[in-house]
Amino acid sequence: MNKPKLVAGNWKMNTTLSEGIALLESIIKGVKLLKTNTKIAIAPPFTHLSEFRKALKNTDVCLAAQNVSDKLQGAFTGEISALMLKDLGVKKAIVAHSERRQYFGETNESALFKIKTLLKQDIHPIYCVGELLEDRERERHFEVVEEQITTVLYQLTEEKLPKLTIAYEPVWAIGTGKTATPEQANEMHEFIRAVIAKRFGEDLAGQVMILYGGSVNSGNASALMAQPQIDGALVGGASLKAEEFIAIIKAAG
Ligand SMILES: O=C[C@H](O)COP(=O)(O)O
Repeated sequence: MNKPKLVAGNWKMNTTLSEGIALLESIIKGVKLLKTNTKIAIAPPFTHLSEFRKALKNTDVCLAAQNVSDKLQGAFTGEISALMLKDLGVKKAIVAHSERRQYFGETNESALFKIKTLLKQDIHPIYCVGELLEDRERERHFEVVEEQITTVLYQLTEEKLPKLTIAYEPVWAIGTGKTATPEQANEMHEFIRAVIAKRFGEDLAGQVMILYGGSVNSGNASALMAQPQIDGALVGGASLKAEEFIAIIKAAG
C-alpha cells in the first residue's frame, strides 16, 4: 500500500515563541527545497499556535496540537478545548502521549473522550500507544498495546476510523536514544493493524496511518521508514533541529 507517509514533529515543552518562529522558518525553508510526497505536521506548544497558523498559511505543513481537554467548554481552569483549537486552524492533535499518561494520569478512557471531542470538531487525533520497558521485558507488550487499541478504537464508528492516526511509541525508546529496531517496530505495527482489522476489516485497517515514535533521527529514519507497516514518524527531540527534521522527512520519501 503506497499512501504518502506522515512525519509529525512534537516539540513538547520547548522553545519560546520567538525561538519557535525562528525554528519554524528554517523548517519551512528546508521543506520548500524538498521534493516530497510526505505529509508534515508540527505540534508546538499551545502558546505558538496562533502565530504558527499565520506562518504556515501558504505551506503544506499542517498545524497540530500536543493535547486537548476532554471537555468542550466551561469551568475547567487551565484546559484548552477542541473548539479553541479548531478556531486556531489546528488540524491534528496528539492524544495520550506517554508523557501525558505518565505525568498527568491520562488513561485509555480519557483518551477516548479526547478523541471523540476532537472528531466532533473535525480535528484528526494522533493517538499514542506503547508499552513500558517492564512490559516488554515480561513479554506483555502485545497485551498492553492491544488493550490501548481496543478500549479506544473499538468504541469508534467505521466512518471515523480513517481520520485517526496511531503513533506506536515504546516508552523505553522515547528520548532515550534507544530506538526499537525497524523489525520490532514493524512487528508491533503489523499487530496493531491486525487488532484493528479484527473489528473493522482489512480495508479500513489498511487506511489507518500508524507512525513510529521513539528516538527517531536522521541516522535511523530510512531503515524505519522502509518497513512496510510503518506509515511515518512522530518525532520529538530531532524535530527541534531543522536539519534533522528535514532529513527525516526526506528519508520518509
Ligand atoms: O512524541 C514524540 C516522542 O515522544 C518521541 O520523542 P523522541 O523522538 O525525543 O524520542
